[in-house]
Amino acid sequence: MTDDSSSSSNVKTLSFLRVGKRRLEIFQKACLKFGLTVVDHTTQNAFVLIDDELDFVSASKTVKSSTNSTPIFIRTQWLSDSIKQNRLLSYQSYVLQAAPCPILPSATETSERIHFKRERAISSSASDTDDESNSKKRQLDIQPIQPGELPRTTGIWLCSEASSSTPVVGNPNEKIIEKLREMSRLYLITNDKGRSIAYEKAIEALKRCTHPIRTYEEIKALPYVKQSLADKIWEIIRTNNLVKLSAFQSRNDVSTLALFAGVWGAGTETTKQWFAQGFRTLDDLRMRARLTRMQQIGLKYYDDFNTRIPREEVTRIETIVKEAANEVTPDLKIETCGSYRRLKATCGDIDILMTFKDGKRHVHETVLAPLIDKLKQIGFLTHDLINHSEASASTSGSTSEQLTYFGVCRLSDPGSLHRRIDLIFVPANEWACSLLYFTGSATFNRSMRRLARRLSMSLSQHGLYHGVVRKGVEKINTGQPLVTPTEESIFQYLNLPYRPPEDRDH
Ligand SMILES: Nc1ccn([C@H]2C[C@H](O)[C@@H](COP(=O)(O)OP(=O)(O)OP(=O)(O)O)O2)c(=O)n1
Ligand SMILES: [Mn+2]
Repeated sequence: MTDDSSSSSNVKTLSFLRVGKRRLEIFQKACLKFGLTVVDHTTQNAFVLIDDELDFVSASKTVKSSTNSTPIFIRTQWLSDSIKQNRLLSYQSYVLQAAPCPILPSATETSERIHFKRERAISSSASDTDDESNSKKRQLDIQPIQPGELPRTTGIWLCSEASSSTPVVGNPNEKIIEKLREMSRLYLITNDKGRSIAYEKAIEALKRCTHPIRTYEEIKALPYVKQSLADKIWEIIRTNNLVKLSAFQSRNDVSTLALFAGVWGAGTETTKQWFAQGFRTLDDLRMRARLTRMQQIGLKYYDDFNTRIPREEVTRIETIVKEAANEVTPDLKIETCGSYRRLKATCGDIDILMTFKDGKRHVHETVLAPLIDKLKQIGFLTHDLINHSEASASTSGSTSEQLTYFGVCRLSDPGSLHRRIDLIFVPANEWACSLLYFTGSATFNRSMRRLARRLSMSLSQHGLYHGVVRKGVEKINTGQPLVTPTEESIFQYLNLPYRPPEDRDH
């Protein structure tokens, strides 16, 4: 019954920690089948299966070992995967460990090496020939995490896989995914972000499933799928339909809210208000609604902004921005992120990220304002939407500034559409984390942030921190910043295989 026995045979007796009642029942049955004994007392037990949301620190705190030896925590995904494959898999790659800090110089490191790393940390963002694909050179920057130091990042983590290996089209559960996607979109439109995210998580789990889901037990074994959602998936499998979705789609408030959601500058609260005020069409809004300046622009260019931009046009737009920036100062590093960097054929908008090449601290305002002026002078930028600066705690501990300009641009060719463009200036030490964030996709980012959380780290567009202590969602200790000279370094800290942008299109 147990192949892979060399490693899995070590687990004979185990206990569960914080596993919900329904899942527990499924797991207990599976244990019986696999010949494992389940006991109640975690204290006497070397193997503890913990809920997938629990991190190492919380788990250790919950289990007060009387023998002073910390038990081995195994993610329940081990059993879920074993159930799916109908054989007891090796538990090794599912073991949860405390995250070591791989980049902080170890005591055995020579000062020369430390110096070298610091140099590279700064100069890598300065180099003109800084090619993100040049990973060989990058290997020098970061002390790779030693094999076995962290458990291999697999299991429930979407970000551990290339998006090309988890396509929706051709996925054995494509039909289910499509319906859940639509549910997620409609929940977002109706301002129910929580449910929308719950559906997104279920989609992530389904995308990673390599076989068609056929039984209720298989649904229950999926990570992040709670009871009511499992019932919906089961309904889709049984009936090829989802009553709730059909009902959603036929509600006229939903279709109106979806129409209004296309107005740039209108959030879900606003669209709801418009509906409550009796507006049903874009003309109603034009004639009767009180609109902000941004919403007026959003409404005026409704069709333009909702038309995807061909990749070639983004390339031309990027060239114009780069040329103008170069006239202001030749010292900038500029990268178009978002769907363009993920090599999509069309883009919703243009997301351009900038920093100073030399990695030093500069006042970005001295560049952004003249650049915007120049782009307006040549008739490229047609409207401003948002122009603001955001102070943040930087990785150097001081306050740093990120400047964001949202505007509208247009190529001079007759018939060109108005396009949404974002220009974002970031401090050099935040470059890699910003690049990662603004490249997305949003789903990929979410998965990576969740993984960081599991490893007692925190990841944002501003930086990566380790040793973070949380109580629920609240951070009790914000942890220490890690030096992240490149995107590769962030993947390494999280023990993920590096994924180029086109493989992050989840
Ligand atoms: N809620 C969000 C919104 C954005 N982003 C990040 C990931 C996105 O890839 C990036 C840019 O945001 P866009 O909305 O422009 O998304 P894309 O560029 O990916 O897609 P599109 O082609 O629709 O612009 O910002 C995120 O992580 N979470
Ligand atoms: Mn974009």
